[in-house]
Amino acid sequence: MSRSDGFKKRKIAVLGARSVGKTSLVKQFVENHFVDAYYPTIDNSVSKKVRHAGVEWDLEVFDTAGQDEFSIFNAKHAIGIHGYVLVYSIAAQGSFDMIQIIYDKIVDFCGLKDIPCIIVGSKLDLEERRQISSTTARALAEQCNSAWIETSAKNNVNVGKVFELCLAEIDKRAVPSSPATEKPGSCAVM
Ligand SMILES: Nc1nc2c(ncn2[C@@H]2O[C@H](COP(=O)(O)OP(=O)(O)OP(=O)(O)O)[C@@H](O)[C@H]2O)c(=O)[nH]1
Repeated sequence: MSRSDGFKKRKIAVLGARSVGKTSLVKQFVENHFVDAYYPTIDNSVSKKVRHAGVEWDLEVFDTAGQDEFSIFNAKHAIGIHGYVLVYSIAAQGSFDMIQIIYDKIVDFCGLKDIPCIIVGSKLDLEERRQISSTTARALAEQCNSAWIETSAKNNVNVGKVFELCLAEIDKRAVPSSPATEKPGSCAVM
C-alpha cells in the first residue's frame, strides 16, 4: 500500500443495475453536484481525500457500468478493491433483485463468505414511487452482513455517509497490524 503522498489508500467499487444512480452518487460525493441527464457509464475511477477514524485516506472510487444478471463479474471488479457499494433504486424492484445477484457474484469470485459492503437505496427523493420498503432492504443487508442506507444524490442526502460506512465495514474486517505491514480488507484480491 503506497503512502508516498502521506495518504493511505482505499479502493471502493460501486456496483448495481443500470440507471440506479451510481454515477450521480459518485459525482455528488466527489464533485458536489447533480446532473439530471443520463449517460450510461463505461467504467470510471475518481479519487477523493477523506478523513475517517482519525486518518487521512486517499479514496479511489471505481464507478462501474450498470450490471444485469448476465454481466460478467471479472478481475477488474475485485483486484485491489477493499470494499463494495451496492446500489439499487428504492423505486425499481428489479434493481433491488440485482443486489443479491451481484453480492453472490462477488462472494463467488473472491472465494470469501464475508465481504466489506454497504447496500444503498438510491433516489430517496422519489418516496411517492417507492417499491422497496426499508424493512425489506434492511433484512437483505442483515443476511449479507453488510451496512445499509438510503440516499438521494439529487438532494445530497446521506451521500458522504455511504462512503464513511463502507470504510467502517472495511475497518471491521481489516487485520490489525503495524503501519509498515498494514493489510487491506479481507476481500481485496491483490
Ligand atoms: N430523482 C432522482 N434521480 C436520480 C438520482 N440519482 C440519479 N438520478 C437519475 O437517474 C438517472 C441515472 O443516473 P446515473 O447516475 O447515470 O445512473 P448509473 O447507475 O450510473 O447508470 P449506468 O451508467 O447505466 O449504470 C439520471 O437521469 C439521474 O439524473 C436521485 O437521487 N434522485
